[in-house]
Amino acid sequence: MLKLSAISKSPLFEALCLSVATETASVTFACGGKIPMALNASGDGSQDQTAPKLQANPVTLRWDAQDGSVSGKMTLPLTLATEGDVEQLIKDMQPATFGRGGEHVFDTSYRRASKLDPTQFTSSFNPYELGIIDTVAQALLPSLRGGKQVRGVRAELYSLNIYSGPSGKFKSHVDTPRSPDQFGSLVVCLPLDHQGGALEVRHKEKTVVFDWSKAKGEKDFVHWAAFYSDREHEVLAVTQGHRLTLTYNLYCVRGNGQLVLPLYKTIYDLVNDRNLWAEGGLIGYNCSHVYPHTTKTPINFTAPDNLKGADMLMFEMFSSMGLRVRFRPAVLDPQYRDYSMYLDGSGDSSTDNEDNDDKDDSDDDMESGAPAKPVIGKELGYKFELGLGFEPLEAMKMYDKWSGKTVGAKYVHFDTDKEAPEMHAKKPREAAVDQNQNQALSEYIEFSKVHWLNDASHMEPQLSWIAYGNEPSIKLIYSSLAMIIDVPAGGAQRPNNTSGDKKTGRKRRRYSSEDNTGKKKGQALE
Ligand SMILES: O=C(O)CCC(=O)C(=O)O
Ligand SMILES: [Fe+2]
Repeated sequence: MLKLSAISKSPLFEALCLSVATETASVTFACGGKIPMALNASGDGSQDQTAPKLQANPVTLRWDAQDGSVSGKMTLPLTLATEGDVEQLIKDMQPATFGRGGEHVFDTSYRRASKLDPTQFTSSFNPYELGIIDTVAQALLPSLRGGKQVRGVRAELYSLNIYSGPSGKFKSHVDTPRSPDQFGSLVVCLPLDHQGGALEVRHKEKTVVFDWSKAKGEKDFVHWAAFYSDREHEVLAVTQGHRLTLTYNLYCVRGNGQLVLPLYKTIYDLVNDRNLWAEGGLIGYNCSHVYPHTTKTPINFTAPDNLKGADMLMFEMFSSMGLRVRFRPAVLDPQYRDYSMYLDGSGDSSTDNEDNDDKDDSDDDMESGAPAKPVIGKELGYKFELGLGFEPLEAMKMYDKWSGKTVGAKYVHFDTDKEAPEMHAKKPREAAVDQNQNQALSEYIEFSKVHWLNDASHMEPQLSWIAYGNEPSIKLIYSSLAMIIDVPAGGAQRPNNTSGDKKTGRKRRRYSSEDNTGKKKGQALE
């Protein structure tokens, strides 16, 4: 290992220091956008055909009077006939306070605004529908695919506010977090004309300004801004009109909120059970949707990006617990049995023993016509199409090679599946002697050692050949797309489990089609 000083003096290290100093200071701390209203500029209710697809519908507000009775309703943007509704709304609102020294303070020199609490109004506006929350999540809470947790955002409506001209404002402040998970604030400005009232958000030397005052003749928009709530921010004076906003508290949630699913809890409890996984093991899940996982085409299966529904959910849940997920084709019925009659030896299928351990599962089996066993292939995107004259024995050898159990003619034996990568890691020099063999070791997953969660529901053709009989017929063997989840010894939450397995040097990758291929995110699995 290099000495500490040598590392810190290396050009690469210095380059990184420079990047940290410059780039991390300018990363996003606030983001925003505007979404056109579905009404056209004249406000006559007809759809604007030239407008971009993402449009906001008119926003309807309903609210209570101060005595709690239902008071008013208004739809934005306003028309000439409804302009007066704003005055009624303001009458029904309370003066907005702010927190100072742990108390709610009313001081118009600091904050001049009106408010309603969420219990006092409803609005038809939904920031999720318009993709605002997704954008906020990407900009303010980025999650790396290889990271341990995928994070999501939950937005909770906090207040309806009006800042009115000529002096509505909110001086520089930071927002009080409601809980440790709160990381940000979202302000949505509804389409109501005003001048001034820019929101300024500051981080170090940088200020981001969101000015939503409307230029003459400009279309109506819903504007929004989100920022880390511990960044200093300020609403400058509104000089004219009314600045009407919805504010939301933004909370960070794990796995896009899937934490609340009962399924998540069950999986969590299972993979964190130390006793159950004292020695580690494998969980198998057969995907419930159809994918072209056996085909090499321009639309290659690009797991995990194109997983559907429950499959993505399962992938995200296991991954969010830091577990490695591998995608493999599983052939449930390899049909060795069909060949037994052609082979030397008994060919007696009564020797079928589901508990066969690996020791029995060698060349002898093949030659004695031992019964078929399900196989897990080591590669996706690979289809066998074999012609006439295909030898049964070849099929068996092919399966063994395809699963990684053999390399060429050579069989690889070991007691447990999980032993394989460890052997590879513990003995790098020996591994290098026969790299092919070790490659096979790390790729081979014995079907019977996997704890399967479900049966296969969808299969794709994996192997086809022309069989001899009275007449030649096409035989087809199908495979299911399986996720194989590695649970390390001691369960998912084992200490030292977050960045890699120190003992074996195994990196904890979140997904792969094969081990040790170094493939990157989004790359087609072949
Ligand atoms: O209305 C805005 O732009 C910001 C409001 C604000 O800072 C708050 O309500 O805490
Ligand atoms: Fe604020």
